[in-house]
Amino acid sequence: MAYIIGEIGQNHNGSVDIAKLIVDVVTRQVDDKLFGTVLKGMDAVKLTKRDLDYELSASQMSRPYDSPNSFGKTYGEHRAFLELDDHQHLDVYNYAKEKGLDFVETLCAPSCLKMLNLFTPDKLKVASRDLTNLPLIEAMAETKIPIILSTGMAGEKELNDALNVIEKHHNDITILHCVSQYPTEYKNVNLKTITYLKRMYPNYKIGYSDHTIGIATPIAAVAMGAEVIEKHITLDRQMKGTDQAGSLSVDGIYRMMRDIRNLENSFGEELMKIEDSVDSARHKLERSIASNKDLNKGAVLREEDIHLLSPGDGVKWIDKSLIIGKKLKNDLPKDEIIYLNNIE
Ligand SMILES: CC(=O)N[C@H](C=O)[C@@H](O)[C@H](O)[C@H](O)COP(=O)(O)O
Ligand SMILES: C=C(OP(=O)(O)O)C(=O)O
Repeated sequence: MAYIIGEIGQNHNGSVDIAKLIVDVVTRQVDDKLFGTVLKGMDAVKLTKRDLDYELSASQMSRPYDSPNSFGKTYGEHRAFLELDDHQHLDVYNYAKEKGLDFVETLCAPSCLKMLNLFTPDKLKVASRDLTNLPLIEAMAETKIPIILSTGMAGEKELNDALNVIEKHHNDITILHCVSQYPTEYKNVNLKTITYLKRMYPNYKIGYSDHTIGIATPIAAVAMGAEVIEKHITLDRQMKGTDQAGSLSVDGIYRMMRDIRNLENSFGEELMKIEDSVDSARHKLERSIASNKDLNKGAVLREEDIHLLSPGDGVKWIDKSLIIGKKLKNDLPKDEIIYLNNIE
């Protein structure tokens, strides 16, 4: 089954309580209402840790940020408002663990690694923007914690440079195809990169970090073999915040998880087989050899005497030699199935 990461990112709006409420939403049971089964929900939640001293140029930090989604007068103030401290990350980590979820952490600076003295995330994430940040990647790889890389702004050269750094320390690597356009237009998604990455990097797990609005592309990505999916999640799409409107809330998470898990259940095997589940349809609908006229006891059956009718529990056309040339044991009216026990 694909490993599905619910990306809280900055949708907590600076509040641990909101982050925990998002965790609650992620852990809601996914019932398939049609078949009454309980499906496996999301596997993990993810937070992002930044070090604002290592974040932006001084002029970017002090530039006015007057968007409706801004939480500060300057971009620096906005970023500071959205930053949870190490102990708050620990708090959300503990809460997610209590709820049975894995916890993934994007680290945006080498200094953020000091948080790992408090807890050990199940996986570390290198955001697309940091795929070329080789010192950060090296520091993350040295921890030996499994690494997920996103490729949203990079080509193969950048990806290979990053992989070379991690491979010096370990090989537990997942590569996520990603397009860093927020939200991503469908014509730019290029899901076929997933199959390309699977062919080019057979030793690594390949997944998809989705920034479209909606659930079609992550579901299709699983159909194309993505083993990890990351998708932004929110408490409420109407909330203030740059990523809220494009994230999934309760209903979207339910529909995406239901469809992904049902899709996975329907993959089956690379062969052609007749499932037991079609027995009743075969019995009712398939065709068997039947009389096409009233036939008398003792009649020797000819091809002109038969045709095909349902149900399908009699003799198939391919086996007509079992019937043709044989004598009827009893009278048989028109349009009745000729079973083997009707012939001598
Ligand atoms: C590359 C990266 O970090 N991307 C993140 C994850 O996808 C996004 O959440 C951005 O942080 C967000 O869209 C920024 O919005 P604003 O600048 O309004 O806070
Ligand atoms: C920005 C992030 O991810 P991606 O590059 O996959 O969008 C992140 O993990 O913080």
